[in-house]
Amino acid sequence: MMKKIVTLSGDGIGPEIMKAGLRVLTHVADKINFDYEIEEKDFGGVAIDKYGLPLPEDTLEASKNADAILLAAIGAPQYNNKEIRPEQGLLALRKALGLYANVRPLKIYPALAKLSPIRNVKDVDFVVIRELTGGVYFGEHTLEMEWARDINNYTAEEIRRIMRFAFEVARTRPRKLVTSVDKQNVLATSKLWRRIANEVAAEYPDIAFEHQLVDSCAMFLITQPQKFDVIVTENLFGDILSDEASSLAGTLGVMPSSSHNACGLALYEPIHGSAPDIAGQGIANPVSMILSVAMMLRESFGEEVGAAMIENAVTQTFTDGILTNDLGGSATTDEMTKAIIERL
Ligand SMILES: NC(=O)c1ccc[n+]([C@@H]2O[C@H](COP(=O)([O-])OP(=O)(O)OC[C@H]3O[C@@H](n4cnc5c(N)ncnc54)[C@H](O)[C@@H]3O)[C@@H](O)[C@H]2O)c1
Ligand SMILES: CC(C)[C@H](C(=O)O)[C@@H](O)C(=O)O
Ligand SMILES: [Mg+2]
Repeated sequence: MMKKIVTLSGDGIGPEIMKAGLRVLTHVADKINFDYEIEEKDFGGVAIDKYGLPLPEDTLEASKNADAILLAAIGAPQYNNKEIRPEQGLLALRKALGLYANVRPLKIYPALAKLSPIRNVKDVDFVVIRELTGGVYFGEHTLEMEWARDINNYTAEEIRRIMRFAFEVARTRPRKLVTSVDKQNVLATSKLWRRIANEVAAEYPDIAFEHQLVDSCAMFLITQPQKFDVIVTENLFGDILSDEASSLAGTLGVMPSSSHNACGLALYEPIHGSAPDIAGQGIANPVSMILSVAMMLRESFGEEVGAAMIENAVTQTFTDGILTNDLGGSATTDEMTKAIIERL
């Protein structure tokens, strides 16, 4: 049956990498007989310019009715000090669709290992499960001239469902270890987080479980990254730790993600932003978007063969030494995309 995929290209390098992702999807779909239609919608800065708001009603409606959503990136410097910003649209979309579980896998490509600023990346393979619709992102924000306040809220139920999601992911992985990351030595939300984490861990006796404070976790990600299998953490910590983890891979430009709600709808996006510093030059690394397409095929459509085809082609392209600028190479976005398509 025809699947409807809503695409949100957004700002900066967004349209450049979305184009790359969709080119790959066209080729893979042909090979695996995957039938789909694309509906592109305005989102982020481009939507602010057209309609005065980053998440127009029409974009939200189409996203709600989609079988899956592909998002490239939003954000641009001209909105930085404005009351209405592209990022508000991203948070509103995640909240409106209930996309509470954000999956950010880290894979080290052998051909990239020597390019990582971190020396010790052999056998690193973990996934960050980031709670995406709660925490300080969605608490009350108050900004006055001489003081400001951001409220961090978590309910037991919000913690329980992301914990269960993480334990279910751990069950699919060979090492079966969950590391729950918090700041329990200071924050009330983390004290609740830890209590609920312990309760959920008791439901999964087949999964090894440990706690880690977020500050030492940030250190171990660099010094002993092999230690981790499934990291589960709150919204803000997950944002920071997953960007940190990308340094192990060598670049943010290879980091895809999926975000799931409780009803089977998911959104797929790179973890990085709109990269204004390189936008418009045709040199962005498209791999984060292309791997997000692979995650979509697997997680929303059960198309394991198509997903693996893309992942193997990316690995082979790196092995053949074809690299974009962020990895010290000279391939353009188009050249990298073409090279991946040739290896499908
Ligand atoms: N989900 C999203 O859409 C998302 C995520 C993060 C940041 N943002 C927004 O993006 C804007 C820029 O933020 P930032 O500069 O802090 O972070 P960024 O992730 O956009 O860029 C950080 C650095 O990584 C590089 N980079 C990122 N993606 C790359 C790619 N595919 N290929 C090559 N290099 C890449 C950039 O050139 C830059 O040097 C901000 O407005 C921010 O709010 C959006
Ligand atoms: C753009 C920003 C609001 C967003 C976040 O903090 O969630 C981004 O950094 C991400 O990781 O998707
Ligand atoms: Mg981020």
